Amino acid sequence: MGKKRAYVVMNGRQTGVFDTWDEVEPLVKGFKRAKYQGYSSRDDAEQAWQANQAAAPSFATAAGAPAAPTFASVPPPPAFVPASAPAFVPVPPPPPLTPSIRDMKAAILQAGLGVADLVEKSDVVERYRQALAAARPAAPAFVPRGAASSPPEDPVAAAARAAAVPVRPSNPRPPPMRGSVTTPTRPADDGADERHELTEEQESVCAAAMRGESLFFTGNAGTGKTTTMRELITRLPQRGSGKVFVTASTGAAAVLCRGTTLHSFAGIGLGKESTGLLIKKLSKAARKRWGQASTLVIDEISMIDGTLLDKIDAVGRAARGSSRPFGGVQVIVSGDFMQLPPVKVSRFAFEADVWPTAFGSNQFCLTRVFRQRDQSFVSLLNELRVGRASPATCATLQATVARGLGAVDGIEPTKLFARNVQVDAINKQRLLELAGATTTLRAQDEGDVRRIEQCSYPAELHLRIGAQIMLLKNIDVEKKLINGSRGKVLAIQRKDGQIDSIKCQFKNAGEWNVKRDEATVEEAGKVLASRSQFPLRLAWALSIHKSQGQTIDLLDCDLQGCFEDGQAYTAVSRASDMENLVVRNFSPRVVKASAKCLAFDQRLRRGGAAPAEDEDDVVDLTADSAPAPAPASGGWNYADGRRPPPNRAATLPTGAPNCLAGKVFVTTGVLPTLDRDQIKAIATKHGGRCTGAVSSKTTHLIAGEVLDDGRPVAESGKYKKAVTLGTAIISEAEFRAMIR
Ligand SMILES: Nc1ncnc2c1ncn2[C@@H]1O[C@H](COP(=O)(O)OP(=O)(O)OP(=O)(O)O)[C@@H](O)[C@H]1O
Repeated sequence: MGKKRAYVVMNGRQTGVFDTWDEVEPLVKGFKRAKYQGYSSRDDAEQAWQANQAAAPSFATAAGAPAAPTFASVPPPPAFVPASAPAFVPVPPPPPLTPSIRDMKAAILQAGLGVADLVEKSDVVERYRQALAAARPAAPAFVPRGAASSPPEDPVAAAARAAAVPVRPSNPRPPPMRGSVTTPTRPADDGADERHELTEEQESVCAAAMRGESLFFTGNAGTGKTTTMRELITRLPQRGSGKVFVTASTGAAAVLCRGTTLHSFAGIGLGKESTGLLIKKLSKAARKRWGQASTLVIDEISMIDGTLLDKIDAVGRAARGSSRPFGGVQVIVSGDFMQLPPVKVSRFAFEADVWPTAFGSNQFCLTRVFRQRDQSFVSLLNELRVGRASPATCATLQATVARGLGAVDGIEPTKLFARNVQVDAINKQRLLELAGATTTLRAQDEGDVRRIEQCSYPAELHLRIGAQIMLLKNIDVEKKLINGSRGKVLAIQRKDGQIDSIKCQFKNAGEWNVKRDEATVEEAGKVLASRSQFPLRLAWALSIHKSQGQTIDLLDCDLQGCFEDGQAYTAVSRASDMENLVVRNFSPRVVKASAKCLAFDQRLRRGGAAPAEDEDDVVDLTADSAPAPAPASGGWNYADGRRPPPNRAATLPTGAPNCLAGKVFVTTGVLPTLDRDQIKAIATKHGGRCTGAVSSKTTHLIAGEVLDDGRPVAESGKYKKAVTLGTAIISEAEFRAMIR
């Protein structure tokens, strides 16, 4: 049997996807009817988990809590089918199913409901009926003519089958989408369509860009990176020295900055081939683009893989016949590595070979946070940013659940979830709660349709009057009708027997008739595929990935299942104030930060210098940070030349390579600055080990003062076992002291 690289725990003390058996063992060992499975890759495990989640979508309420049992009916058929769409006929309702209790149990387990729920037969039956009801809306109410005569599939099986199809990550590397090199705009809610007077530090970024320098600028969430980028893109053409190409990592991000994808600009397709082959296959059109480019802007650089960046550098050099980085094109990159990482990262962009030569001496940090005005909220976010949650932060965020957020102008708070299946389930459930018929609007795809799968326009859009929606394209920037604008459906309007437009009421932008739009996938100037669809999506809920870059005025986020570094930080930092924020399922466990990115971030903030022996690693860059001495040499630019003071929040100590040889650590409780991943990384780096459960082999238990839920650490099972076995119980400070 191959080595297991990831595990899914469907029933255990905690459920979800885990990377090591060490993590899984304490969750399932001794847990009655534990259910878990090992997989050879994290991707497989994620897919299995999502399939497991998808099988029971409607058991979560809008608030993410278990719903009261309801038997949702099959949604009524669409009142209208556009003539331009294929003709459809209704499917007769599925015949009543009479499964055995065993079948029902299997279906329920498959739906991830947990055996603990199966108390008695009647409960099993009710749960099965719920699973059935939940799955029914997922099955199309209409199928293409000709297919209608085939017997309908068991909806639960259909849901399971659908869930078994590999689920694409929510921020996959997309096919290139059509883009234009124009002033970017952002969703209406974030106020990014307003032009602001730039601060001194934002101006200093623009000034360097206008001098023709390549540069990287970063900053915490909400410090105005996109605002600055937008401004400098309007200014750059004034240099008049060539074309400015605006790109982003994904199709969605490209839409946000009204650019194109980096892949599309560079002419490298998906960029999977070797550098040599990419150069060989480079089209004439791509060579021409490279030749014309004076400036290449890359937004959300944190989502670009370092290996890909090196390939693009090599392609640029080859296309332009120059050995300078990117063939001598000025490259301006921006992003925050502490937010969501690329889907599959072999190296981060800052680890690319080209990074130090291209940007090493010209890196800027925006330090003033605009999105949140309340400094205590900014400080709380700074903790999450570095992967930390103090007991005070836990208490503050957990207390938000008691808060009820109401609708404003008829638009409800946006709910954020870690996974698409949760988002889809909520949107589907809320749609079905509205009275009236569902209208199904099918996309009209042409060309190589596989390539259009990543298009943000949905293949099928189900609407009812009153549905909460989000606009997926910029219609009128002046009127604030732009990508991300939220509103609700007022009417579905027909002309000559076809659906002509969807009349929507948008928040802050009034009523608008939204018409069909066409998205295309191009390569080398050739349209490979196109999708015609109304540029709308249901928007009671959004995924955290899709929320990146947005400001959300009324935010209700559920952090259950947050699995990625920076995910919790990205979610919570969308809010502009604490009063309009609800955070569900918060625990320090969901707060993760990549140790590599953290080290990079902190190194840069120190001006590239190694940490002083007595200096901690993490610095606090809030606006109210006290000025500190300027760095001796360049590398990190602050408008006023200061560098921030250290925040004694977290350090990753370094000692002799084998100073922890033979030591086996286990952690329990909330540690002051380090999390278990960091302890593990530190232990491994110094010849020791870190495991998930206390055993006779454990040499040290590193204990915080309290558990995630606030109970004293002495109540933890690990603590009690360590006491029984006589294992040394130490604090984080004592652990640090062992590393010399
Ligand atoms: N100079 C400024 N003056 C006033 N408001 C500003 C300024 N710069 C940015 N803002 C506002 O701050 C908010 C956040 O800006 P922006 O979205 O550009 O931040 P960001 O750093 O890109 O955030 P994220 O990393 O979360 O995407 C927006 O509402 C924007 O309008």
